Amino acid sequence: MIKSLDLAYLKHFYHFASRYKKTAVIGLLMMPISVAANLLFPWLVIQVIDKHLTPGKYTGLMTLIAVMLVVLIVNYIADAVYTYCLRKTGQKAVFDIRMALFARILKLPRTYFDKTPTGVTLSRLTSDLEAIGESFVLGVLSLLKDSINTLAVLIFMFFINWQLALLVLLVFPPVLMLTQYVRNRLREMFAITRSSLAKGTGFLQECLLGVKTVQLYGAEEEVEAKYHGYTEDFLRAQLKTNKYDATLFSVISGITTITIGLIIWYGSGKVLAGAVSLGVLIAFINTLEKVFVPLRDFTSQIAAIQRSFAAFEHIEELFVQELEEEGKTLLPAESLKDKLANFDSLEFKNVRFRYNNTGPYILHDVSFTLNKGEQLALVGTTGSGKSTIIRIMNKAYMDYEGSILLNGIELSSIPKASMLHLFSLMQQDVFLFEENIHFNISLGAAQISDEAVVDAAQYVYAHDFILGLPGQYQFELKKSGSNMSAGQAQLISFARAVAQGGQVMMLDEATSSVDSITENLIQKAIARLFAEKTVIAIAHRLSTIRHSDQILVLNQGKIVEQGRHEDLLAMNGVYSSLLTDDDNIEDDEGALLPEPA
Ligand SMILES: Nc1ncnc2c1ncn2[C@@H]1O[C@H](COP(=O)(O)OP(=O)(O)OP(=O)(O)O)[C@@H](O)[C@H]1O
Repeated sequence: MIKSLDLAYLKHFYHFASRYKKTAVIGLLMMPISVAANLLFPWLVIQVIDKHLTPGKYTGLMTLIAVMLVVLIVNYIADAVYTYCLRKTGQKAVFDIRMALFARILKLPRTYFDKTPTGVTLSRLTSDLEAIGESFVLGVLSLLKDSINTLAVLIFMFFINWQLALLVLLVFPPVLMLTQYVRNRLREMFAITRSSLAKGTGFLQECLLGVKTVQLYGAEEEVEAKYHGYTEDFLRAQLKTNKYDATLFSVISGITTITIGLIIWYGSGKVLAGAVSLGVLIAFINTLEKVFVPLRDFTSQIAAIQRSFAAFEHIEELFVQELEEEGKTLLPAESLKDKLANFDSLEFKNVRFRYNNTGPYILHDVSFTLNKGEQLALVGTTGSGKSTIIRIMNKAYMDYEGSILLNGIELSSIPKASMLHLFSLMQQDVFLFEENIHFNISLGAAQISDEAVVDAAQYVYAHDFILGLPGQYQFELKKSGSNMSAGQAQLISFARAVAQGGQVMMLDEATSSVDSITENLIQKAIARLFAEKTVIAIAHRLSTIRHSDQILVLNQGKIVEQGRHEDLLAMNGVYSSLLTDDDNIEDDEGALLPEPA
């Protein structure tokens, strides 16, 4: 039986396929033509054998044979149009599902990506959708056509000889019971194969991304053993699937052959007794193929459909994932347009935050204010919550406690799209796309002109090194920017943040060390930003933060000290201990803040 969940999947698929109703209807209209041709042919066989294959009765034989030829051709054409139109509908529907799914994935909250391995999401868009395209669309098409044809042929059989038709029907119950049993087993196996495949793909993706680390630490064998585990689960489930499939196939083939034997034995007796004409018996044997071949194929069609239901289940899981801003009470964007046209202030009031409902609090009662034109620096040991503050400000995570006011409006009630223009973020982890430098700075945004791209690069002192590259701004980056040095990558990421044109620059300074020339450029660019813009910066270098209007010192998610560089030094507390750990801080403007473990 089809489960109610399966029906829900079918409904969802229908929702996408119904956009191509016209093509589907043309395909479906071919069905009665194909069925009629399928029945007409054996009837013509009877006419030829019983009425024209007797010496002296040749008149009309050639006409009949010509009609048979036409019927055959019509049958093939109808079948071809049916398959083409319905496949096209299916393929277009799968294309739309793929796009809808991708658009949805792009809007999923960070928490989804935190807990879901990339490979799992990837396999939803690839192998699961492929299973729907291949198994479901083709499986359903064949099943639909074969069922209707089988039914029509059975009726036809009853019409020409009900005793022989009854004999054929005897075979149906055991075949159906067997099919039902195997169908359930197959479904379990397909669920296992799909989930082990997704896990394996997830692991594989991670390994390939981290292959350099694996090689560097000689961890190949451990990684291989782990992958072996995932692949073995997949293989085991596949082998079981094969076993059920093959058994079913051969049992049904056996039953079919026996039935054909029975029909020949019983039917020929009837022919000899004159109760059945020879034409009817030959047509019957000829038509039996049309019942038993689909009956045998039902099982593999059902197996294909089962496979696709396991894939539907996975895809449905993605469709029901809550989107980033779903279920949140947001103010209408129109009402915020004027209030958020320019940045005035950002105020944190006793903000508490944790990444998930059961995890520990990462921020505790964090309070501070950033006004237009000010520079705020966040310092603290690694893991103290600095990046978390920036992520919350960007609405990458939304469920904070306490209050965050942007221009006096509660951040949680502001739609993300209404505030994105105010902030530009330079991320700690530089991500470069496999595109040219121009794209990597503008990210393809239409409102960022070519001049703006060059201006941004000049602003962060990246222009000169870009001019030195072959093709300059058209220079193509390799995967993850592997043909850029760490410093160049940072400069591009910096230019990207400036090009976005936000009024508040958020700077999550990278800790990776770069050559001293690039380092100087980065520092000069940061100093320029500090002098000219509203900035909130996580900085690891003394020179970057010493002129900030306000420095927040974080320790385990709490602000333990707050003030200007000189005031904090005078306190002789955590801030100065962070600094005094580093030699010559007073003399060395570029000294690194220590990063205690
Ligand atoms: N997505 C996440 N899910 C759960 N915990 C997280 C997540 N991201 C960060 N954390 C935890 O939150 C804490 C603060 O992390 P955060 O990245 O804000 O630190 P940080 O001060 O910016 O550190 P660093 O200077 O090393 O970048 C850490 O204990 C970290 O393990």
